[in-house]
Amino acid sequence: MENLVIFGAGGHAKSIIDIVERSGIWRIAGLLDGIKAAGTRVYGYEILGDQNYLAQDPSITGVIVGIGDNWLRARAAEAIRSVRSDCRFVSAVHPHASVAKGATIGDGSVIMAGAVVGSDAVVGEHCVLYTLSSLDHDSATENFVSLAPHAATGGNVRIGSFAAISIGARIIHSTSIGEHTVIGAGATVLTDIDGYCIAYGTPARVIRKRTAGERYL
Ligand SMILES: CC(=O)SCCNC(=O)CCNC(=O)[C@H](O)C(C)(C)COP(=O)(O)OP(=O)(O)OC[C@H]1O[C@@H](n2cnc3c(N)ncnc32)[C@H](O)[C@@H]1OP(=O)(O)O
Repeated sequence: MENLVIFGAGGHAKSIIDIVERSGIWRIAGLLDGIKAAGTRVYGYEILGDQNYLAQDPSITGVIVGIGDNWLRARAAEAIRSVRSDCRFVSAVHPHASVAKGATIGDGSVIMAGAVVGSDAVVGEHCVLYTLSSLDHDSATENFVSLAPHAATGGNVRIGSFAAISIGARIIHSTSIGEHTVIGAGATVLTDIDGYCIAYGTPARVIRKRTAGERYL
């Protein structure tokens, strides 16, 4: 079994530890974190240091970024890549997720328990499909997208990079969500939503613009 590390040591990283352990494909060598001190343990796994630790341990061949915020996840992936360009970003799919025929999951993406990826759907790189979320047939996300718990799309939906579909939001079939847009909790999206917006409500309306990297969690 090859060694991987998870970057992050919070709640999202704990969920990823659970998925990697259940999948039995990779051995978790430890965690990396830029904030919590080296030596701290989470579920018995030691924080080995920050991303610079990778330079001194060639036995680690895989990384998953365990940070929930889409923008911060991208910054961490960039920092890791600058230290070890040969390290592989690994995807993790919970054994109780469902990935249909023809669907693809990008490197570094995490698919949690009960999540459904429909037929011929495309999940980009470093995305997160949280518990019981669903990306239905022929839909596609770009990179660094998240579907929070119970978020769901109809078929043929397009979701731009860094967009966050919040908890319980619904997006009807054949619509598009622009890059860096946040669809608020419980929203029902019936029309295309532009990039760089916060939209919520039923039906969802654009409430205001947002900038790349603005906190939403
Ligand atoms: C495993 C996990 O934890 S995954 C993460 C799960 N978490 C989520 O999905 C969080 C999603 N976050 C949201 O939906 C947030 O409400 C956001 C990002 C949309 C907030 O957007 P903001 O513009 O910053 O809203 P803000 O908090 O300032 O609230 C402004 C007003 O909008 C209302 N509002 C905020 N979000 C919503 C919403 N989703 N639906 C309806 N009204 C809302 C607020 O109640 C507030 O109303 P008020 O002015 O009458 O008091």
